[in-house]
Amino acid sequence: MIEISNLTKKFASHLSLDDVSIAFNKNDHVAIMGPNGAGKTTLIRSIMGYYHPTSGEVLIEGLNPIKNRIEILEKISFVPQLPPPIKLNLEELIKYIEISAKVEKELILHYANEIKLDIKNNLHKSFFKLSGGMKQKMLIAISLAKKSDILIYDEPTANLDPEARDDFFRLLKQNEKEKISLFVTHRLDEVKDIVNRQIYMDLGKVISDKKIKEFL
Ligand SMILES: Nc1ncnc2c1ncn2[C@@H]1O[C@H](COP(=O)(O)OP(=O)(O)OP(=O)(O)O)[C@@H](O)[C@H]1O
Repeated sequence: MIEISNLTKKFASHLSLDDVSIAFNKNDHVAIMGPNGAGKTTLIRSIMGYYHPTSGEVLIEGLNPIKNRIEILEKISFVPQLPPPIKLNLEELIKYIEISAKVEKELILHYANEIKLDIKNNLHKSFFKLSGGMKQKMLIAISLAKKSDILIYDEPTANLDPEARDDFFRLLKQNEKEKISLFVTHRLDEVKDIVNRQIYMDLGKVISDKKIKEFL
């Protein structure tokens, strides 16, 4: 469970999160929406312990994500909007993930295959030289293989072609049970088949929070 209580985050005098209280439970699959600058990314980053709150707190299974950073990051799979500039080639990257996050190589290859990313022919290519869509596919394959309790995707389908988007949603649906998934998105229609709750933020506040269908 993710419990956010009276969370306020200020950057200098700018209020990015304004007294936000919200909880996410197992089997909540949530579209987080709202205009540019609404505070969506700040909320996600606060959950992952990137920011010290100005006031209020975040607890994940009772743990503070700043004090228990390593434990919390083990529980979370996160795919950012802009893939990081990783210089490792795919073979090295898979090995690194296998050792550092204890993710099974075979599972990464399985999900990459399911999302039609040709790893074999790109094993010696640097991650940062892949196309935008290929990078996103690789990060999605790792996020699914990690078998985390919490999945966070920031505009995950922005670079995917329609077939890859369908593959991603099919794999997520198979993978969602007993988990929390959060999707930062500007297009509800893109995620409507995989979410059951929609929150809308503006000016650092949660403006609306509604269940949009029964649990999947
Ligand atoms: N590290 C930072 N330093 C200073 N200001 C920041 C920082 N991160 C976010 N902000 C400010 O906080 C506000 C909320 O930003 P945030 O990135 O959370 O919005 P968002 O809802 O994710 O927007 P978008 O849809 O454009 O991604 C913005 O005004 C932004 O400029």
